[in-house]
Amino acid sequence: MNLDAWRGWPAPAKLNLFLHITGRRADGYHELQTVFQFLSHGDVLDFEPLAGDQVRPAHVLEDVAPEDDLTVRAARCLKRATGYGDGALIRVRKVLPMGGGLGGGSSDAATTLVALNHLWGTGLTLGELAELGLGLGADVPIFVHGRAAWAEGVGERFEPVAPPEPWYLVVHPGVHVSTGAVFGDPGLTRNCEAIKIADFTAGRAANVCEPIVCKHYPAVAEALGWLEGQGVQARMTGTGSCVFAAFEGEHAAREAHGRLPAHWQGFVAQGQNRSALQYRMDRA
Ligand SMILES: C[C@](O)(CO)[C@H](O)COP(=O)(O)OP(=O)(O)OC[C@H]1O[C@@H](n2ccc(N)nc2=O)[C@H](O)[C@@H]1O
Ligand SMILES: Nc1ncnc2c1ncn2[C@@H]1O[C@H](COP(=O)(O)OP(=O)(O)OP(=O)(O)O)[C@@H](O)[C@H]1O
Repeated sequence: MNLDAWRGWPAPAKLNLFLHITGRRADGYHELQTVFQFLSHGDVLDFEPLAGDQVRPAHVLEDVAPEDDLTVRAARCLKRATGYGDGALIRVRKVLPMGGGLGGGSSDAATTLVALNHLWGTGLTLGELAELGLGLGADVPIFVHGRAAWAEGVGERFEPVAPPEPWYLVVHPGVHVSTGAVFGDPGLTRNCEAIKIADFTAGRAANVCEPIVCKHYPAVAEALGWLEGQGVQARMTGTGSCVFAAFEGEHAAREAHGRLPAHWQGFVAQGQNRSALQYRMDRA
């Protein structure tokens, strides 16, 4: 067996280029409008075949029990759906901050579904994998499809879009934001009027979670202010805590990164309308 084929599966980060809330479903989940774009930066996953029914992580993630690990849950889900009899050892080389709004956990789950479906030869379509993924997290289907997307509902209705692919500086202000707490905040704007893709393209869109998160986490407001001070428009991704801004080019983004205050982490990455997972599948 060629084990090289089992190694080096990318699980890229995403940005929400804007985030509006248009309503609330009966089950309490919020109806969103957003644009997802991938980044040329993310986790990397390695797999090894395991005989028998075992699915085990080879990594340790802070505050995540092996049974709750989204990669383990994704692999078990695929086994259940297909009746596949063997197992896998899964190693996440973690790069993305957890709870940073970059979708790392969802991306790890999507990469596990796509990679193991290929490696195990279980033959599900991307649509079927996306449906399985929705049970693990609202953003998983977008990562499975790997195309920049205009998304609605809780993220399960989406269509491809092709925004510009600039170089971004992404800043992690050192705090973890609970997605549930942001969605539960009484001050959150939940009645945005539905907009069209053209409104987003014309700049008539924002992230409505930003004021709530900035109120509770001053570090997020400071990071947004610092980025704006570099002469660019800054925004938060998802429910935070990471903030980002597009620069003229890679060089300008790296220069700004060089000026980043030492108490914050940051990285430079390019926006991608096709994800690194898609490119990896081209070579598979
Ligand atoms: C806001 C986004 O970051 C946009 O990309 C994602 O939709 C969030 O997805 P996620 O991190 O997978 O969020 P989950 O772990 O599913 O949700 C955490 C909690 O946030 C609330 N939640 C989440 C998504 C949503 N559309 N409405 C909600 O009200 C729910 O109380 C939920 O229990
Ligand atoms: N493999 C995994 N990687 C990261 N988080 C995981 C994983 N498995 C389970 N989790 C849990 O999922 C939570 C959310 O992690 P994630 O990195 O996706 O947050 P996020 O970037 O804020 O996502 P989003 O933008 O979707 O809100 C973590 O705090 C952790 O408890």
